Amino acid sequence: MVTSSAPGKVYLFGEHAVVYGEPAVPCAIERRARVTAERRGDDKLRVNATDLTLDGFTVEYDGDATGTPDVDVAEPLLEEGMGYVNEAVEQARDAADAPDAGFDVTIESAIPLGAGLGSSAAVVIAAIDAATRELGVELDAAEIADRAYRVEYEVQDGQASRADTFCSAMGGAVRVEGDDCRRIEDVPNLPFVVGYDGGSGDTGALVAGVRDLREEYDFAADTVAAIGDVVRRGEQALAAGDLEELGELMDFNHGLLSALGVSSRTLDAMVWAAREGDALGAKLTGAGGGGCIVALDPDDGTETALRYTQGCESVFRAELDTEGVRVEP
Ligand SMILES: Nc1ncnc2c1ncn2[C@@H]1O[C@H](COP(=O)(O)OP(=O)(O)O)[C@@H](O)[C@H]1O
Ligand SMILES: C[C@@](O)(CCOP(=O)(O)O)CC(=O)O
Ligand SMILES: [Mg+2]
Repeated sequence: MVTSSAPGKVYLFGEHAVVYGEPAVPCAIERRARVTAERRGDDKLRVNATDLTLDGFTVEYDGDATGTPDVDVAEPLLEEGMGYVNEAVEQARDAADAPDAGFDVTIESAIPLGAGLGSSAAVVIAAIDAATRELGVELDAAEIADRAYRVEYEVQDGQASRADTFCSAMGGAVRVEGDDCRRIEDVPNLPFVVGYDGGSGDTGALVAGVRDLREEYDFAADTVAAIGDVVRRGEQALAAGDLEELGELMDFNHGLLSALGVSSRTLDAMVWAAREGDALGAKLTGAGGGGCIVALDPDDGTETALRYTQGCESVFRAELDTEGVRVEP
């Protein structure tokens, strides 16, 4: 039996535009998904997720056929949840050259689902690591990231960048531009505050919306390119440790994402509350539509402002997690 964990992330800059080859800078945060894989005597896959919803679910997979879930979870959510885990296990079988390996898989995650904090990537990364180790194979983090990207690409119908999966596998702040993925060293202390509206966005649909706008309007394509410019400028500010400028650029990045139609009333309300609470800057993180915003604030003004904001369900500080995927004792 092996348990591995991998962190979620916030986007300092660049979500959505990264899908079209612009650079992005996601940062791993100290909120993890833990996945335990235990080899079975047969070729079945049994998945036990304690917090896919508040109830969780258990599903037994018999080859390709889904078994009957023993709790009441919406079908699409279940299918999607199983899709990520099933594909992750397939990757582990492939890596270990053990096509018939069966597993009992248990998922415990502290990353809210579909909220822009990369829960899908963290679950897939931890699952690939745990299942391959259980089969006696140790992959390096870069290979786990690559295999996890293929899972996200598959499950999200060909709409995924390498950003989330690479960041979760490596930890720390990373830079992703197309297939070029690297860690950013010597990052200054980044005082992240996350506001969560309790909701979620449909990553696939939001990415498709941006794609349509980009095809329809040149200025939407220009907006995506402008996000790339913000990111390149942001990288300089990051290297210089200039938090004031980072904040200003986060604000700009949010405006551009908003123009692309991926913000929402509560995300905007939280962004504005953070700014009024003296955040250095604030933006939505991830696909948008609902879920989380990330603000930069070394003091407690943003946290206080968000606590009094209608629509904001929880607020927490998120420390940069310099560690990526790891085995748990
Ligand atoms: N704890 C979990 N157990 C099982 N599946 C999970 C869990 N957390 C996330 N997932 C899968 O990841 C999906 C959410 O991924 P996504 O829409 O990309 O949002 P995000 O990555 O921003 O959280 C869920 O619908 C589910 O399929
Ligand atoms: C919108 C996008 O750039 C990020 C999605 O992040 P999340 O799954 O919402 O955490 C899509 C991608 O990069 O695959
Ligand atoms: Mg995701």
